Amino acid sequence: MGIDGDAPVPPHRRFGEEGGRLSYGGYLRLPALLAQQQPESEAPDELLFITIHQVYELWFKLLLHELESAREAMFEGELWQARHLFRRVHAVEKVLIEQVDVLETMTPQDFLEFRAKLEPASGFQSVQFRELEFLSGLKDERYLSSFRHASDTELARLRRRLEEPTLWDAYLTALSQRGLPVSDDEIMDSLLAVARDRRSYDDLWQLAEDLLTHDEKAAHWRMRHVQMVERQIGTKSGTGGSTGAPYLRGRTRMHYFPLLWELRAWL
Ligand code: HEM
Ligand SMILES: N[C@@H](CC(=O)c1ccccc1NC=O)C(=O)O
Repeated sequence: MGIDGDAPVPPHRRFGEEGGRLSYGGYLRLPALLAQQQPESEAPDELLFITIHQVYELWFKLLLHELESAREAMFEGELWQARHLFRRVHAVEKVLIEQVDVLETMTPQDFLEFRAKLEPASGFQSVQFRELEFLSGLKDERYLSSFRHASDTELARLRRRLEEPTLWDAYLTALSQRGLPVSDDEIMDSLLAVARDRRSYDDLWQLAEDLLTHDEKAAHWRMRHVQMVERQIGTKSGTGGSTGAPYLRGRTRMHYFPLLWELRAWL
């Protein structure tokens, strides 16, 4: 019988199971996905800790995918497509920031029940996080040494990100396709020309604003993260071997696109 009590629906017409090939859990690989939460302790909050990090990594994967496409669109001069993708990127980044609230429901006492088991693991070792930074323009090859634990495939991915063009490189290409010079000496004048003549360059201006929002949201996440860290471990050093909050505070001053911030002073 169909769910509404009518005549049974032929198997090949059942929504979501056309031809009987797909099911919800099969399509989404849920048995494999839901088998990946394996706490190292009996502490009740470790499931939350693992879940939240796994969710972050899934979103990081999507962000890398969308940002690669946005970079491609900028290289091809399809600025409307890049802007469309940045809207999605920003929406995901908003979720990443707000998700900190969920982990902050854990008390420091409850975290301490399993923290020692985590050492020397740390978010410091997130390959995808560092890939996002490299792709966005914050390339720092010194971080490669913190990935000694990483697989050859992961290391190759990071090295590739260090070599390949950044979002900023793609934006510069979009500027030069419109006849604007992009050498180190001329770039600020070109950015100012875009800002001052929106009738001619509004698409380039809006795209620069999208890049700036991406930068701002990343900085916002770093702020939320370090506040959460101070709340959880105070002045203790990190499981990854850094000074902890002081190291992370230093990172909150980083910018992906420093010239877009500097531009404000010249307007
Ligand atoms: C109880 C919650 C958390 C604490 C106490 C914490 C603590 C820390 C500390 C101390 C560091 C510095 C590296 C070290 O020495 O360990 C760090 C780095 C990092 N954490 Fe967390 N973290 C927490 C949650 C998270 C979450 C949910 C994520 C999401 C993926 C995350 C991602 C990162 C990343 C990407 C870094 C490297 C940052 C950089 O190098 O700029 N952390 N964390
Ligand atoms: N670095 C954290 C531990 C931690 O938060 C963590 C440990 C393993 C995997 C991911 C983590 N998340 C962020 O650093 C600490 O020092 O307490």
